[in-house]
Amino acid sequence: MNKGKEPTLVHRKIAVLGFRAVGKSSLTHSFVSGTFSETYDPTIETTHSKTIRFRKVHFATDIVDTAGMDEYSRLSRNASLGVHGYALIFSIVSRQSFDMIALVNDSLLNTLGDAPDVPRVLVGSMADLSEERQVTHADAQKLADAWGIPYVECSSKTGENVADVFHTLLKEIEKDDGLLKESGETGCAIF
Ligand SMILES: Nc1nc2c(ncn2[C@@H]2O[C@H](COP(=O)(O)OP(=O)(O)OP(=O)(O)O)[C@@H](O)[C@H]2O)c(=O)[nH]1
Repeated sequence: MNKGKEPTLVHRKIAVLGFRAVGKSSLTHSFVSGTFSETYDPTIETTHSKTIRFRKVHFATDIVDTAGMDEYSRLSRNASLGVHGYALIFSIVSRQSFDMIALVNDSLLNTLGDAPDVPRVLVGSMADLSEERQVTHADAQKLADAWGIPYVECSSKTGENVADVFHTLLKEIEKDDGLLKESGETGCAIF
């Protein structure tokens, strides 16, 4: 493990998946550039890069913001090859997007050849709209528990828990290799 002054630099690739208009691009933009727009502009597929310092490690992270998926969608090559972990997003104000995330998860596991241990985080977006909530925290937590993955609720509009989504996923990705275990530090810096 790195005992010198130079931090360890590792490359990680993350893909953001979910139904149309659940806030995938907004989450990515909020995290990468701290911006938010009310305008809806459907995405084809874009990759963003950001370096995240987490404990003693610098993660040069590529984030693939994918097109909205439905039950007929297939993962693109870029969103299935060399990806270390997935953020599976639904909107807490859309029951349809929550139902769809189970299909997206099935499709992901099928594409990867039934790899139930692929690092994932379940994300409930648009937490600022909790008065219009159609999916309870308990239901989402239950689904995440059934999949054995963490659940995070966030709002790209207010910024609440946005960084936590990516930090939680990085922790899932590094869970088995000890890269993040060395120090007791919990802090994280983003460049
Ligand atoms: N209030 C609120 N609105 C949000 C939030 N996140 C996204 N939105 C809005 O929801 C709409 C869709 O957001 P996008 O980020 O474009 O959704 P997407 O999942 O990338 O859409 P596709 O690429 O077409 O699948 C936009 O009008 C956003 O402004 C949020 O946290 N709170």
